[in-house]
Amino acid sequence: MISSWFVEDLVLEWEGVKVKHIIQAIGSSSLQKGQNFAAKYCPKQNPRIYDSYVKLYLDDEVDIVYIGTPHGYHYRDCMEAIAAGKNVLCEKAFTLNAKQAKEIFEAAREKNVYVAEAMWLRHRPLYIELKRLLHEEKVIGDVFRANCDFASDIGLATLPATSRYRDLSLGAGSLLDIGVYSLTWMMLGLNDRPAGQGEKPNILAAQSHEDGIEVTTNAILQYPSTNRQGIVTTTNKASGPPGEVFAVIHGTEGFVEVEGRAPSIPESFTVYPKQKDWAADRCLHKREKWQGQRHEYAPIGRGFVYEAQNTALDILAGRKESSIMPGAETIHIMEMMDEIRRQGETVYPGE
Ligand SMILES: NC(=O)C1=CN([C@@H]2O[C@H](COP(=O)(O)OP(=O)(O)OC[C@H]3O[C@@H](n4cnc5c(N)ncnc54)[C@H](OP(=O)(O)O)[C@@H]3O)[C@@H](O)[C@H]2O)C=CC1
Ligand SMILES: O=C1OC[C@@H](O)[C@H](O)[C@H]1O
Repeated sequence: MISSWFVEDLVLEWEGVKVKHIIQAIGSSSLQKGQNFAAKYCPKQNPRIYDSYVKLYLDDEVDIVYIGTPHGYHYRDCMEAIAAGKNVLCEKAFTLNAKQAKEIFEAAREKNVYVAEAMWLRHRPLYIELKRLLHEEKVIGDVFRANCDFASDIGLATLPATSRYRDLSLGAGSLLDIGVYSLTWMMLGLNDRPAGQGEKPNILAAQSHEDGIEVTTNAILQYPSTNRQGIVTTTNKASGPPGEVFAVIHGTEGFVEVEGRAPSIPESFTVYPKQKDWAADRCLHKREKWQGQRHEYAPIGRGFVYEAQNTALDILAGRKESSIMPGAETIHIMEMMDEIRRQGETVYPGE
C-alpha cells in the first residue's frame, strides 16, 4: 500500500518541485508483482524489476532505497541495504524497538551512508509552521499540555493471520502503526528543543490486547524540566468516522486545535487566543464566542512530496542524516514506545 502511495508522489509534477526523482528499480517478492506495480504506479518510468530486495541493493544506478515493508522487516531490510552501501529511507515505525534503531544508525555511520525514518508528517509544511508559531512566536503563550488521538478501524477480525496488522513477527499493534503519529504530535507541542535533543519524559502507560495483539494504548507524558504534560491515545478498533479535531495544544494564552481526517493527514489548524472576558464564563464558554484563526493547507498529491524532496536534497548535499528527522530523534521516539510497551506488556518475538 504505502509503496504505491509514495511512488505516485515521487513522479508527481507539482509547483515548487526542486528535484526530479528517477525510479531506477523496484524490488519485490515476485517479478510479476514488481512488473504490475511499475505499470500501475509509475507507467512513465522504466525501472528494472528485481525478484528480491537484495538484488536491488546491488544495482549501481540506485542512489537511495525506499523501504516500505512491514515493521518487523525494517531492521533486516535496512541492515542489508546499508551493508551493500546504499542510502536508505525507511518507513515508520522505524524498527520494533530502540535497540534495533541504534544498530541501524551505527551501521550507517560505519558505512558512511544516509539513513532516515520516513516520518512524512514531520516534513509537512503544516507541521513545521505550527511548531514555529508555538515555540518561536509563542502564539498561545507557554504551552503546558497537549493531547492527540489516532483512532482507526482496521477490521482486525476480518484480516488474515498473515496480515501485518495481525502477525506479531511483522510488528502488529496500534502503537507502532499509528500511535507513533500521536507521539509525533506531542513532540511538536511539548518539545521546543531541536529534533534529536528532546528531554526524556516520565511515562505512565496502559495497553490492551486482543488475540495477543495490542489494540489500544493510552499514555501520559510528563516533562520534568517544564512540567508540560501530554496524553497520547490510539486504537485500531474504533468504529465510526474519525473526529475532525484530533489534537489540542493548550498554552497560557490560548489553544490550538489541529484538524484533518487522521493525525497522519492534517489539513488545518486553528489558533484560538485566550478570550478577554474569559473569567465571566468560567468553564462554560460557548464555542461560538471563540474566534480562531484557521490555517489551511491544500494537499499536494498524497502529501509525500515534501518528504521525498527533503530526502533528495539531503542526499544531494551529502548529508548522512535527515535534517528534519535525524537518527537521535527516531531513537528518542523508539525509546518512548519501548517504555510504553514495557508498561503495557507488549512484546515482539525475539525480544
Ligand atoms: N506513511 C504512511 O502514511 C503509511 C506508512 N505505512 C508504513 O509502511 C509500511 C508498510 O505498510 P503497508 O504498505 O500497509 O504494508 P503491506 O502489508 O501493504 O506490505 C507492503 C509490502 O511489503 C512486502 N512484504 C515483505 N514481506 C512481507 C510479509 N511477510 N508480509 C507482507 N508483506 C511483505 C510486500 O511486497 P512484495 O511482495 O512486493 O515484496 C508487501 O506488498 C509499514 O511500516 C507501515 O507502518 C503504511 C501505511 C501508510
Ligand atoms: O501510517 C499509517 O497511516 C494510515 C494507517 O491507515 C496505516 O495503518 C498506517 O500504517
